[in-house]
Amino acid sequence: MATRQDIRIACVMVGLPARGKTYISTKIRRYLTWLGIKTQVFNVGGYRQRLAGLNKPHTFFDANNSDAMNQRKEAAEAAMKDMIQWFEKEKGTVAIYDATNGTRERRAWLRQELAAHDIEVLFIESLCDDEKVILANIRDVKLSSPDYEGINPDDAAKDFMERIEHYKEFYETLTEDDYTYIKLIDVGKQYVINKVHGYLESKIVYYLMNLHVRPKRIWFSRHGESQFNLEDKIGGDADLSPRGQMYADALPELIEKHLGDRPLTVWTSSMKRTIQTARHLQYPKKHWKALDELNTGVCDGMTYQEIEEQYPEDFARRDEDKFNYRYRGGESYRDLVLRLEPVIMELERHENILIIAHQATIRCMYAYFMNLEHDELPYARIPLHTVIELVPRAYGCEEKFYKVNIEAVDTYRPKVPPR
Ligand SMILES: O=c1[nH]cnc2c1c(-c1ccc(Br)cc1)cn2-c1ccccc1
Ligand SMILES: O=P(O)(O)OC[C@H]1O[C@](O)(CO)[C@@H](O)[C@@H]1O
Repeated sequence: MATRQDIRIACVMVGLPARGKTYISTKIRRYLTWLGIKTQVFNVGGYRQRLAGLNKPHTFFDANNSDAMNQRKEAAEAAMKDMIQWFEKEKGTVAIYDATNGTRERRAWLRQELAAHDIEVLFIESLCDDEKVILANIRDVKLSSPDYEGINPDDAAKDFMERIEHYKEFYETLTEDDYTYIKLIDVGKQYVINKVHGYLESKIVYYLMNLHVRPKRIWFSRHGESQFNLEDKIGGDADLSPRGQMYADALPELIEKHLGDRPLTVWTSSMKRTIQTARHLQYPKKHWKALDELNTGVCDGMTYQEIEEQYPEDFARRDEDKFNYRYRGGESYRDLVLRLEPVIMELERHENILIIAHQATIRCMYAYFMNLEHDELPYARIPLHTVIELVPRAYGCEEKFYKVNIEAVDTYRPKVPPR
């Protein structure tokens, strides 16, 4: 029985062009990587572009074009080879094979090759006939692809629609009921789940069932400056300082200015300083213990200077590997990521939302949306008296920082160079 660390899964995407396969691939990769699961996307389109060149007209995708078909098969084989090498050399856990994979023959070849290397296969098919979503996809991601550089957008969209027609001729939807698969129908209107088993496959399926593409904005703000911030003390459950209360007073106007009268949900931690910061906000509120600040164990209520004096070796070790360092009787940033996973899952389900939390907990959530590496996560700049706005775009997030003109201490500690 393979234990979890030996499990290797290939998520094989299935779907016509412009059905969000790369969107889904990049989201799964970002989510699993954030959780600490080694994940990589293998995009066959990219291999085709490197092998056969860019700006291919739709005739290149005509299945009767035997020369082009050979080049496309060559690209699929090269991507498969790299994927298997990655599992073996990089000790990967989840690979995502991002291509149309629209025929039974292609899927059988993939499944056979992967089974021969003891790699489980989860097919993920996206079925979507909603013209609006498809056109949004083409506009958002296709027209900016290297294939259409310098081409008039209307001609490009028309050419892409003809490319899709060529694929439709030979497309066979997933009906292999002995395969493990999930069908995503019309962006989450319906799911068909077949023979999904195991912890990791179920986690991936559950994540996909929480995604949507409705427009949304996510705001993050730390609590206003607290008494402990003024004394350079960490942890605790202190009240706001006078300047922190002024920030709480100013927050509603800033939010209304950017949100208008659209609905908003406000989440705070269970600590006084975030609840006090949200006091004047007239929106539904939810207090999450999971949003509470990093637990600093025996160092709670101490200043960094006192920690350096009392626990010099811990203090030095923390900066050597800040993501994995766990306070005595407390938490590490890695522990925080796992504690925050249910919050991230709920965030994916929501639309407009304001989260009032803490320096370390916001760093972890910000890193999920902005695809930060684990070693840069604990050094993300999340200043006091600043609202961070994230707008999810096709494959990433647009960010804006709104600084409120009320002074506050700077709690940022840069990485100390190793002595
Ligand atoms: O089903 C689609 N059809 C066309 N497009 C699509 C999708 C999805 C999608 C599909 C399933 C799930 Br669970 C979540 C999103 C995302 N997108 C997308 C739209 C715009 C830009 C980039 C990607
Ligand atoms: O990981 P860092 O940089 O010490 O930041 C986390 C610290 O930030 C604070 O929220 C404010 O200093 C502390 O309560 C917490 O321990």
